[in-house]
Amino acid sequence: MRTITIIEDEKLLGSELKRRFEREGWSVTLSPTLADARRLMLELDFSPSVVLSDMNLPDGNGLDFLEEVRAHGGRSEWIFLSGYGSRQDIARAAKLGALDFLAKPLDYHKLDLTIATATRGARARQRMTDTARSGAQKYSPDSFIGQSPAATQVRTMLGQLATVPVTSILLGGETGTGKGLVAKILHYSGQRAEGPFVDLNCAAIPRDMLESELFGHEPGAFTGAKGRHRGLMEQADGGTLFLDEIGEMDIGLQSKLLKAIEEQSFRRVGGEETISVDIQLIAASNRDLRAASDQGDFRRDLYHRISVFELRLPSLRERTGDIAAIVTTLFGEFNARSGKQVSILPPAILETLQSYSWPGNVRELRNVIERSVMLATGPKLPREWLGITPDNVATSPSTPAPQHQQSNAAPPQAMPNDPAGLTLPLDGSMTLDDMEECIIRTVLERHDFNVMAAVRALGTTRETLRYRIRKYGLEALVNA
Ligand SMILES: Nc1ncnc2c1ncn2[C@@H]1O[C@H](COP(=O)(O)OP(=O)(O)OP(=O)(O)O)[C@@H](O)[C@H]1O
Repeated sequence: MRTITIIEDEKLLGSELKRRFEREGWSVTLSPTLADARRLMLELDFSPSVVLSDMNLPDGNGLDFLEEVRAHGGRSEWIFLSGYGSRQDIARAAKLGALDFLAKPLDYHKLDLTIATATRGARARQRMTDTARSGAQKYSPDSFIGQSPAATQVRTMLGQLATVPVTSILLGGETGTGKGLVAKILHYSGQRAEGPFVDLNCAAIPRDMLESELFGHEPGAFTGAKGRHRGLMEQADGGTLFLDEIGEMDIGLQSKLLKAIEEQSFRRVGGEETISVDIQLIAASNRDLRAASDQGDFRRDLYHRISVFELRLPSLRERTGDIAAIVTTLFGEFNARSGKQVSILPPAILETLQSYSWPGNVRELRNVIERSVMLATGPKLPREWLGITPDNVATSPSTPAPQHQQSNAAPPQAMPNDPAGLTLPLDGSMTLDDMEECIIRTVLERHDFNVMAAVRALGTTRETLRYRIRKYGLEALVNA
C-alpha cells in the first residue's frame, strides 16, 4: 500500500491533504509537529513512501529533520511545501535528495504531477531493495562459468575489482560474451550491492531522448516534458550505472557524461540546480573504443576516463574448453523451466559444439541449448535441433537453421510466408531472439535492405534497428 506522511501545522491544509490522499487510496499519517514526526519515523522506524513536509514548523526546520532522517537511513521521497526556500535551502534540500519545493497556496495539479514522480521513485527504490537481495545470491564471480585460463582470469579480476572502490570500469568483448552479466556481478558482489543497479543501452534510445533519460529534465524543458523527471544518473545514486553500447552515444552527450562522472554532479535538462551523485560507472562496448577514439568517433578524454580498469571478455571460440560446463549448467536452468530431464551431453555433440565458431558467443549457445532442451524427448541432448552441421561449423550465421531447413536466405524457422505478414511457430522451436532476428531479416529483405524503410515498417528507431542488426550479425545484408 502507498504510504504518505504529511508534516503540516496548518490544521486546515493538513486535514484537507489527508482527506485527498485517503480518497485516492493512500495510507496517511498526519504530524502537526516535528516531535510527532520524529517519534513516528525515527523511534518507531516508520518509513513512508512519500513525505510531504512544511518547511517551518513550530518546533523546528523541516530541512534539519530531513537531514536527521537521512542520517538514520530513511529513504522516503521528500517534497517540501514552501515556495520560499532560499538558494541555500534549495541547494541543501537537493543534496539531501528532496524531490521538490511546492509553493503555498498549493497548485493541486502540480502536486499531482510531483506525487506521481515521487511514487515512481519510491517504487523503483522498493524494487531495488528486492533486487539487491536476490541479485547478491544470483550474481557472484562464480556465476561467470568456465575453468579455462581465460575464464579463470576474468573471475579472479572480478573478485579483485569487487573489493576496491573503483569509479569506472570499461568492459569489452564481442556480443554475447557476458558483459551484461559481468556488470551485474561487479555490482552485486561489490561494495555498492545495497545500492541501485541501473542499466541503459545507449543504442536502444533515440539520440534526442538519451540526454533526458540519463540526466532527467525539469517541467517544460522541451515539448512534452510535463513533470520533473529524474534521470538514470540520479536513480543510480549510491549504486552503479551500467551504460551498454556506450560507443553509440552522441559525441556531444559524451562531453556532458565526462563532466558528470568527473565531478559526480550534473544538471537536469532545463534545470539550474546542480545534483550531486555518487555512482560507479560501468561502460561496455563491443567496438574497439581505443581505435574509435583514435579515429575521432569517440571522445579520447572519455575513453581515458572510463578505461582506467578495462576488462576484455574472451569470445567463446577462445575458450571452447568451457562449453561442457556452460551446457551442463544450462541443462539445470532449462530443465527447471520446461520440466524436461536432459542430463547427458554426448561426446560427439560436444565435439560439434566445440568446433563451431559461435559468433553470438554464450548468448547463442544458450539459445541453441534452450531450443534443444525444450524439444528433447529423453535424457540425452538431441542433435537434430542444434542447427549445427559440418556445413555450417565455423562459418554459420549467428542463428543456425535446424538441419531440415538450411537455407540462409529464407528466415530460419518461420512458417511459409504470407507476403503481408509473417507466421512464427509458438511451439518452442524458436527462441524470442530467433524470432526477432527472423522478423528483422524478413523486413529488410522485403524492403530491399533499405534500413530507413525497415525502421518505418517496424515502427522503431534507426539506433534500435542498427543495434539489433549488429547484435544478430546482419551487417553484411545491409552493407552489401
Ligand atoms: N561465462 C558465462 N557464464 C554463464 N553465462 C554467461 C557467461 N557469459 C555470458 N553468459 C550468458 O550469456 C547471455 C549473454 O550475455 P550478456 O547479455 O551478458 O552478453 P553481452 O556481452 O552483454 O552482449 P551484448 O554486447 O550483445 O549486449 C546472458 O544470458 C549471460 O548470462
